[in-house]
Amino acid sequence: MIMVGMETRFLAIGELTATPPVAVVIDVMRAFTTAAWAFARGAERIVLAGSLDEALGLKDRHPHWVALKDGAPAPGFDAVNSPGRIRGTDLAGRTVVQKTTAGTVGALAVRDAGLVLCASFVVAEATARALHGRPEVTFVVTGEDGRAEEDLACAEYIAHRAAGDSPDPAPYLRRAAGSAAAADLLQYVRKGVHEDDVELCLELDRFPFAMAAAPEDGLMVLRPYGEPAGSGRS
Ligand SMILES: O=C(O)[C@H](CS(=O)(=O)O)OP(=O)(O)O
Ligand SMILES: [Mg+2]
Repeated sequence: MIMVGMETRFLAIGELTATPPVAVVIDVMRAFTTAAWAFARGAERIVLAGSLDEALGLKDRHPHWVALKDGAPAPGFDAVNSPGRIRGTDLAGRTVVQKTTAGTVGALAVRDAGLVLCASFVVAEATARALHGRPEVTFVVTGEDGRAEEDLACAEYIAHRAAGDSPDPAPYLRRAAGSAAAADLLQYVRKGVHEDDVELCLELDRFPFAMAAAPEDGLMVLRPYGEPAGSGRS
């Protein structure tokens, strides 16, 4: 898709063949909604782990870090990939380790890109703002081999906002609300679910910051990015 002054691609993780200059990794339900809530609750940084063993190894070496995975609560992990559950957790100053099925895998797949933003609806506007003026943006649609309707809808909405359009967000949010992921969460097919998860994943621009991941000391580390001064996160 070519928008005014911006070439955009929408790719599944498996379709990535080259390292893009700018990547926006989308996971609405639930990795990057959960991550945004972790920052809102005070987390300093989120280490994106490549495997459950890596996450557990990091936790072992850093017992004060908070290890989080998707699915049901599991031995060795402190938290699950649920915005509704993370919302009630004080993470002030903490390092979180996150490992999920789709979102964290997508971010690690573009770890060498010049800029890696991780996004969902709750940080849509801040993400679009961070993309202004970028000539080429690759959206990594992490869910369901690139076909997850909630991730596609969010990617397309952010792409329009980044290009300077002002689309009505309602149809995009409706698509996400009607997605298979939303149905699975509402019916507790997925594990580690809080009853408010879907609603929290559909809150447009809940937070003023974007989130950028970059390599640090051999780890892929996610941090708030481009937050307006003095906006406060907790
Ligand atoms: O926690 C989630 O909702 C999913 C888990 S799964 O795809 O349903 O197994 O992980 P995410 O990486 O946040 O899409
Ligand atoms: Mg997902």
